Amino acid sequence: MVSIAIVPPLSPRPAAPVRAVSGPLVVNVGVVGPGKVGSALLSQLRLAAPRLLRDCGLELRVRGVSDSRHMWLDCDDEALNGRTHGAQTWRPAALDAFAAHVAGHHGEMAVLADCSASDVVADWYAAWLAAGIHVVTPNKRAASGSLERWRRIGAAAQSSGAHLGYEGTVGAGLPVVQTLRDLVDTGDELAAVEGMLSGTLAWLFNRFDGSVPFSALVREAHAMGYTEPDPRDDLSGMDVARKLVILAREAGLALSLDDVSVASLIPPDLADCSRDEFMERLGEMDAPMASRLAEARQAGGVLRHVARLDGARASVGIQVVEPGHAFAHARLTDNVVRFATRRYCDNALVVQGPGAGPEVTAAAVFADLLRVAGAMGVKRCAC
Ligand SMILES: NC(=O)c1ccc[n+]([C@@H]2O[C@H](COP(=O)([O-])OP(=O)(O)OC[C@H]3O[C@@H](n4cnc5c(N)ncnc54)[C@H](O)[C@@H]3O)[C@@H](O)[C@H]2O)c1
Ligand SMILES: N[C@@H](CCO)C(=O)O
Repeated sequence: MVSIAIVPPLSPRPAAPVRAVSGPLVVNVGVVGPGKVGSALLSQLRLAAPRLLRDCGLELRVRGVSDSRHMWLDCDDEALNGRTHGAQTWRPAALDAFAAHVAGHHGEMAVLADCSASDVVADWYAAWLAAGIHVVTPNKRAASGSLERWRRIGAAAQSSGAHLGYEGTVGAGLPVVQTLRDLVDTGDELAAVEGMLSGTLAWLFNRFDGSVPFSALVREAHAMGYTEPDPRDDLSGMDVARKLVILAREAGLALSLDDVSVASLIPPDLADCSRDEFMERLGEMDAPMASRLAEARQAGGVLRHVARLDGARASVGIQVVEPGHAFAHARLTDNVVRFATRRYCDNALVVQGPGAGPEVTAAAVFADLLRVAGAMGVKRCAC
């Protein structure tokens, strides 16, 4: 086994300064969670690195990858991507040592990309940001978790000047968070949000016509990387509730998950078992879902999973929409997010497109990383 020097602990320091005029801007990157999104991100980083160095003077250096048990530090990508468990260079995971390793290059930027769905990782954001390490993530836990932790994270970023990017938390690669932020920052006011915020549920209800059992479709969505690590997060509506909380907070509302009325699709018997047991017993959802489909057809409509935020009232659940409704015409994993604001009052501003999948989500994380680099002085225009 290759020995790796023990890295010093994190200490508070300001985010790396804007680069000097000569030489590339070096960004040291650590990827936490080399699952579907994390692996896609590693591939995208590897592919884009030569062009970014050549055209933008940005040098991306992947310094390490950590899952919940192992971390790989400064080895080549084949080993880093987590698929090579026989790699010589792994050591037991420790996120403090991991962050210190990625950030341990004086005067250079460090960015941690959290591609887990873990609260344990989100608990580290405030310390990382306070230490001047930028964080980019599609993990919804921080932005939709306890308000106390969220405020601590914001204060840490404020104090050091480090950035937190979380565009991928809502709508995967779609510009949803940034669109809302731009509206609010330019003086608009959010009146309501209505939409389909789950790629998985959109895909399931687009496909569910009774010819294939609902459980088989859930397994397919899981295999394609659309679902959360535990598909119950999608089917319970909690993943969508998290997205609604993120949007509400972006608009200045101190909303929490407890404030969202969530109608779950999970039979009570399956709510608390292990994920593996749930996947084995998925067939128990088939009969209740077939009944819902029959009811929707009898009413002359189609099933869609809809989220609403109106003032501080937030709700998430399945509903029957008329065949002519815009939500009935969304395709595949399409998310639809309709922002009604003071400016967009006669006709809502709509963001629509694929809302799940490792590639598009990884691209949102990557774009957040590039925005951080842009804020630090990298030229990103095409002129
Ligand atoms: N898949 C999508 O379409 C999509 C879209 C938008 C957002 N997201 C978000 O992206 C994240 C990743 O999704 P995924 O589909 O890649 O899931 P995944 O299950 O494939 O990967 C999760 C990874 O996180 C790692 N992990 C778990 N706990 C950890 C810990 N404590 N420390 C370090 N690593 C840990 C796991 O080992 C795994 O490698 C989730 O937060 C999800 O909500 C996913
Ligand atoms: N599982 C989520 C991923 C995107 O957050 C969805 O299907 O929408």
